[in-house]
Formats: sequence, C-alpha cells, structure tokens
Amino acid sequence: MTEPVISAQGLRKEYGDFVAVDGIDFEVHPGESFGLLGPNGAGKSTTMRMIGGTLDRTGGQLRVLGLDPGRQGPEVRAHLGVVPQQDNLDEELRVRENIVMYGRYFGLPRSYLGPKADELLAFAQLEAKAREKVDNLSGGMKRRLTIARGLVNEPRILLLDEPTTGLDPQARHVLWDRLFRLKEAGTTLVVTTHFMDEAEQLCDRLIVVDHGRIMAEGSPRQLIREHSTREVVEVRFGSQRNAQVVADLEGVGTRNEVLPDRILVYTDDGEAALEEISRRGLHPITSLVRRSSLEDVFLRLTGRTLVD
Ligand SMILES: Nc1ncnc2c1ncn2[C@@H]1O[C@H](COP(=O)(O)OP(=O)(O)OP(=O)(O)O)[C@@H](O)[C@H]1O
Repeated sequence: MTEPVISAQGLRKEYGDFVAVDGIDFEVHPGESFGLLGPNGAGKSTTMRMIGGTLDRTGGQLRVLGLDPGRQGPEVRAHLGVVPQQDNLDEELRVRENIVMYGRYFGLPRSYLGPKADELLAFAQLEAKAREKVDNLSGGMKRRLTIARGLVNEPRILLLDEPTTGLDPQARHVLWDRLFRLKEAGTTLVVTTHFMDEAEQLCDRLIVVDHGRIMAEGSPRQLIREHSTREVVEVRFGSQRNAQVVADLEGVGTRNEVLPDRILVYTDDGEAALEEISRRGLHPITSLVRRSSLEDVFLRLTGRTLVD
C-alpha cells in the first residue's frame, strides 16, 4: 500500500474547555477523494485548518506529506491548495489578476504565472471573465475562481471546505464536474460537507463526524450497506397522525424513524413494504420509495438529520 499523504492519530483541538475535535484517526491516500461529512459545528473546518497549518492542534499526531503542519506550515502549504468556506477573493483585483497575485505570494515567477493563469481560467470556464471585476461574478463563478486560484501552485492536495454551500443546483453540478476532472488528473481532494449528495458524488471514502468524533468510516456504498437497508419508504400521514400510525407500521420494515413531517420505513423491498402498509388499512397522504442515502446513515448513527 502507498504511503498516506495525510495521517492523523488522536488528533485533537480544544478551545478553552470546549473540545472541537476529540481525538480522531484517519488516513488519506494519494489520488483519493476523501470526505469529512457532518453537521454544522462537527469540527470539520477545525480539522481542515489543522491540516493546512493555519491552526495548531492541542493533541495527537498529524502528518501531511510527511511533514508536521504545526511546525512546518510554509513547507506544507507549498504543496496544498486551499478553498476556504468563505470566498476570500481580492475584490480590488480583476478575475485573472486574482490568480496571478495569489501565485506571487508563493514566490512563483511571472513567466510561469501568465500561462498558468490562462490555463486555470480555461479549466474554471472563466476565460470570458478574465478582465471582469470579481464583484460581477455569480456565486458559482466565484467558487470556481477560488478553486482556480488554489491550484496556482500545482498542489498535490486540494482542501475544499464546504465547496458548494450557497450555490444553486446547476452551479453545484458544474463545480462537481470540475472537481471530478481534478481527481481524474491525480489531485488528492479533501472535502468537508454537510450535504450527503455532495459526499456521494465526490468522495471515494469518507468519515462521518459529529461532535468532534468519528462515527463511521468507509465508501458511501459501504456505509450505506453497513448502516442502512437497501431502500426506504417515506410516508406522510399529516403531522397529527404520524405519531399514532407509527405503532401500526411495526414490523413492515426492519426499522422506522419518525421525523416531524414523515415516517421513514427501512426495508430491502420498498414496493413490498408499501403493499403491506395498504394491506394494514393505512393510507398515507403521500408515499415514495427511494434508495438509502448517507442521510439515512447519519440518522441511524446519531438520531439526527444532517441539515436541520
Ligand atoms: N475560535 C474558536 N473558539 C471557540 N470555539 C470555536 C472556535 N472555532 C470553532 N469553534 C467551535 O468548534 C466547533 C467546531 O467548529 P467547526 O467550524 O470546526 O465546525 P464545522 O463542522 O466546520 O461546522 P461549520 O460547517 O459550521 O463550519 C463549533 O462548535 C464551533 O462553535
């Protein structure tokens, strides 16, 4: 097996008395797309900042490309691309200049940066916007520019903190496509997200985190297989009746979850479960059968939904 590009053992971060990251272990291998999936406040950004060497850990071991980001921050950052949660583009500069100036911080020569900026603008589908003010870009374009900027030093690892939060569905798909291309080209991606669809789209392997701890680890498919059933039936009886009806649904699937607006019936055969529900004389206002997702895994592991 190849050496991991990131390895954490017992990684810990305390803010005063508060434990934000509570002794987590994980490894990221070259070329993989690795995810940290968890709700707001789970400790994902804190972990990313420790990897990027901008926040000191308070305990445990952390190695990034064989280096200690706590003590060798600049050396580590030379090989990393960072896409923070909030776009921090320079609004004073035009689109292309944002990439060039960022490259200057790395001490990269202008002869390299000119052609590199054009290559990255093409990659980010922003050639036509090269001379625009950053302010005139849409949210999706700003994210793509932040990613392009993060690639200026040809990083071995790209850290993406909540890459598509706040974007509309179409912009999210364009972004996922760009990230998929990077991964195909061999860049290791580390992605934090609280969107299960994003984790399923992007990640080969992920850790599910909650309250600074790892709840589970594996590929999306493995996690679903281990912690959920093949299918889920979602039935709605109206907010008043959901709680009454749940007892009548006992045994239809292997497990039920009652959410405020619906009941989830976990089963390997959704159509058969629906037939059983109507055989029992229960008539939901709406029903649908779907495949299990990482949202179901999270609900199973924590008793809560990912996005409140
Ligand atoms: N500087 C700080 N001082 C005190 N507490 C902090 C500080 N930074 C973060 N925290 C707390 O640590 C916990 C983890 O925060 P973190 O930002 O890592 O979570 P997250 O999983 O990335 O969530 P989000 O998506 O909301 O950023 C939160 O409860 C947060 O309030």
